[in-house]
Amino acid sequence: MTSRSEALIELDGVRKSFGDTEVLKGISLNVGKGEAVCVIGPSGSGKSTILRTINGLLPVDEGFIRVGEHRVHELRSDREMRPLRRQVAMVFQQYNLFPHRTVLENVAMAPVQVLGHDPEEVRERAVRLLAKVHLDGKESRYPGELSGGQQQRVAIARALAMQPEVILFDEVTAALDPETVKGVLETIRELVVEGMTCVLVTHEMRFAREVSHRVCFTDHGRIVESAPPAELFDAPQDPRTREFLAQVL
Ligand SMILES: Nc1ncnc2c1ncn2[C@@H]1O[C@H](COP(=O)(O)OP(=O)(O)OP(=O)(O)O)[C@@H](O)[C@H]1O
Repeated sequence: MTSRSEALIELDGVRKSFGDTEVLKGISLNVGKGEAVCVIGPSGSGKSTILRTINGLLPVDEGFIRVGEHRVHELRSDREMRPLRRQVAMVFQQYNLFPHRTVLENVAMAPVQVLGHDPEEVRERAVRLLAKVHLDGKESRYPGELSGGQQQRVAIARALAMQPEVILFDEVTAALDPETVKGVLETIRELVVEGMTCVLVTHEMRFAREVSHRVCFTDHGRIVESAPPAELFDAPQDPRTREFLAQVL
């Protein structure tokens, strides 16, 4: 477990309601640099909401959130959020690629347009990243010509092109055909091995067990239990964790 001072991401007492429904009921979570934390739990337990508070997509009602030097809970305007958004990339279930841009353009566009990086340098970076996600040779293709899993790997390369310190993965394999899931999970596993700091919401229990450093089980807006995967899966302490795992394993 990482101490507070070393944590790259820190949430403390985070609360969030939608209307009368309190969806996050005091979330506290630290993620160290280079750590991969999987968030698991029943549908509607607040997993995606936790992710969206970390990169400021969702303002919180109460609590403290820090990513690196950014005190996320205090940021209000888009302008204030911009440096945070450069540090924290997010990959979603829907890959949201631009259909009329090539794979290479999809990866290279934001670093040039948003960060103002040199186009030639970004092009080389994009080629390198596409090779990293095992899509070399697909640079000139359009998203519609790729499988769902390949498109998701383009989305991961696009996130990496922004050179983030943290990547948040929100159920990135949930919409994929089973045969393409493996390649996406393998790509994420390689990033984790290289030391990328990741928070992953996933229903892939085997992946959580094999790849993450720590697993958080959430239920009804609370983190019920947080432990290294071997402990959480083999010896869950809380009856709610045991009940959930009995259903999904
Ligand atoms: N923008 C919103 N407006 C109103 N309610 C919302 C909003 N976003 C999420 N919720 C509600 O908050 C609760 C938690 O949602 P969240 O997406 O975080 O759950 P989850 O654990 O990620 O679920 P799943 O595994 O099904 O994706 C759900 O009851 C959901 O309906």
